[in-house]
Amino acid sequence: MEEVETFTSRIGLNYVISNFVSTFYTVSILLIWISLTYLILKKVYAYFVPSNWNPKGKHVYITGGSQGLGKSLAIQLAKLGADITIVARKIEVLRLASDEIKAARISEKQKVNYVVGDVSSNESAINALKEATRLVGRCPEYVFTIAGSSIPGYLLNLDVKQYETQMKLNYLGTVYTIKEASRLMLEANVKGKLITCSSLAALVGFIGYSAYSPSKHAVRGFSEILRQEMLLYDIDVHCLFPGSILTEGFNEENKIKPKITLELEGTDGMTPEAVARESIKGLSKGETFIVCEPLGEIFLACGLGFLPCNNLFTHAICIGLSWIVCPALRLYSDFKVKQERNQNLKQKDKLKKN
Ligand SMILES: NC(=O)C1=CN([C@@H]2O[C@H](COP(=O)(O)OP(=O)(O)OC[C@H]3O[C@@H](n4cnc5c(N)ncnc54)[C@H](OP(=O)(O)O)[C@@H]3O)[C@@H](O)[C@H]2O)C=CC1
Ligand SMILES: CCCCCCCCCCCCCCCC(=O)[C@@H](N)CO
Repeated sequence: MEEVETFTSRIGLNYVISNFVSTFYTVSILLIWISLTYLILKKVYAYFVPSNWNPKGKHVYITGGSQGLGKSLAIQLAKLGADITIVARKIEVLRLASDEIKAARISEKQKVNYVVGDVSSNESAINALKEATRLVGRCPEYVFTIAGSSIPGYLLNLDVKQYETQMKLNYLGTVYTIKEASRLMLEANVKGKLITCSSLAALVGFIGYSAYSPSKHAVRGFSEILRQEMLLYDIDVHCLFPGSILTEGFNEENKIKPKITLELEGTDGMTPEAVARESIKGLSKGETFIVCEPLGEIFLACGLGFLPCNNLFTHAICIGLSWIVCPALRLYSDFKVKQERNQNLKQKDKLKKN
């Protein structure tokens, strides 16, 4: 009797195992088949519907174009044949940058101009766009809002004014320019592009960025909604998410960065030229949210909400990787913070004893 029972339960187990194996194979083959079909359809689509990215002859307007990422974008877009207008506050730096941009042109006919303006003021942002339109003779067709800055520090050490400054430049500065630029585009019936600049620090938050990250989160949220609203007028919206970029701005923020923030982020990063190149690549592929490095792909994969992903394969792989990478980074950064806390406690104890 016992033997019969083990025999039947074994058959039952075998049945379950073989059923599981065949279901696994069926699902895998189905997934491979769906992926291949997707890839082929994507290629066919790209063949018949060419990308509408062609900066040649376009009026490209770049806030923060006098140095760092903004300047690199300006130079690379000038190499692609665009007319360029850059905006910033310091006239001397603008002048030097515009010489560099002029040198990168492929034709003498390309117009390169600079406008002095503070984009964190609505009035100044509107005037800068008006001036750019006057100088080139038509409104900008591709608008990049790159001007931004970062004030790292702990909540208890930062002044509330610094929270306001960050929001005013990084977020409101973006809104002022984008609002006026899209109004001008509509008026002139231009089907242009709006490109905003967020940061990887808007996809993951870590110690020391409580003033900066939220302002870049706001840019992300704004761009996400803008993408859908601008479908009404055939204007494309893109948002850049760079990691650390080796720029003047980065050097400045590193001087005041808390020790752990500095340690977690590191002092290394991509060159502005490389970030500009990757951004232009993303734009030419029509990506909505653009990241420039593998770690960015992982952070973006789990932060997309219902936005379209750039590549189904990379997305799937990165979602998988994020299960390991994200908790590991959180545990590691929490560990670093707790280590610092314990050190601070020890120091306090020592002081008390003395
Ligand atoms: N560097 C990094 O690690 C990262 C940077 N980013 C973002 O990328 C963008 C570019 O950064 P980066 O190249 O490092 O910046 P930089 O500080 O090197 O350059 C900033 C540019 O913006 C201009 N600018 C600053 N404030 C204003 C203002 N109020 N009105 C008009 N122009 C202004 C500056 O000129 P001027 O001072 O003369 O006005 C300059 O041209 C920023 O939005 C930044 O937040 C994102 C991720 C990482
Ligand atoms: C909970 C997870 C913690 C993990 C910490 C380590 C992750 C390293 C990736 C750092 C990416 C941030 C780059 C953005 C920098 C930036 O925008 C400023 N430099 C502004 O100029």
